[in-house]
Amino acid sequence: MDTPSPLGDLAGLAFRKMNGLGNDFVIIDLRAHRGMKVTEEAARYLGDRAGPYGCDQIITIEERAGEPFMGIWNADGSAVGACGNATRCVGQILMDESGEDAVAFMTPSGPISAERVGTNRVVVDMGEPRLKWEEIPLAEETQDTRFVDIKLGPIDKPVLWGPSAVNMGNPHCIFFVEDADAQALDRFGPMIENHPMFPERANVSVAQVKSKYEIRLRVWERGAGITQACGTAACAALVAAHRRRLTARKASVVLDGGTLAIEWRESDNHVMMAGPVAFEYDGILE
Ligand SMILES: N[C@H](CCC[C@H](N)C(=O)O)C(=O)O
Repeated sequence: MDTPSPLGDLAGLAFRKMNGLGNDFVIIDLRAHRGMKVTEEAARYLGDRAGPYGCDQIITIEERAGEPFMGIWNADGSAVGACGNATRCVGQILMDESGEDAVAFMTPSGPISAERVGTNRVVVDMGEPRLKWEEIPLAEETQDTRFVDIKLGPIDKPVLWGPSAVNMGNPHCIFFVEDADAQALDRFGPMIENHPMFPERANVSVAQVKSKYEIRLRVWERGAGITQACGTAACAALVAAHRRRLTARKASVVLDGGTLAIEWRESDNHVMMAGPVAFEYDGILE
């Protein structure tokens, strides 16, 4: 008897592979397939780079209450609240469909609006940062989330400590360092991702402030590991850097895969993120 496909009822559906600065996604449009679900098993299978697909996140476009809704799963199968680079890709898909240059849709962490700002370039309003310890969330009451006291054993203590914490619809822990490229992020990234201080785990970044208008950033993503880019981490790093008076409210964030333009708008406290989107290919899930 054939073993059932890990894709379950997703088998046979069309998908689109896209990326934002190399942070890549399998995007499945479920609007005509109501009731179909991405299981943890299906997400892990689609995220597995040793398998036929491979991506950092699995994204769905669904319809909820008559509005487009974007679902997000990490390659480890965990469902999460926000994904900046994928939000630009979904925005582009919806704007190409409507022929409009702006679109709004819902995500697990709240409403998002996107606008075309050039060929294959989209700006997204990522909403307001959440900065209280219980919004990150942190396991202990922390008066000032600009400096989080992460308790590590002496042997495990990485070179860095006293990180900032910001939630952009997902939890981020940002270490400010002299040289972002000199950090053993692959070693301490998973330690911090899974540290008891973060009851919902965390995305872990090392940020090097090059000037008031530029941050070099590398990211160990919760549930995905080191990625080429992470849009929500870029937003979180800019917010954290400005809170520490290290940068202006608007800066370029230079990731391994390229640069995002981030602005933490003073007028409405929203964080804007502008960057490219890239189409890779269309396929059928088998
Ligand atoms: N790559 C995504 C972040 C995915 C977040 C996910 N790793 C999480 O667990 O929050 C981005 O561009 O924002």
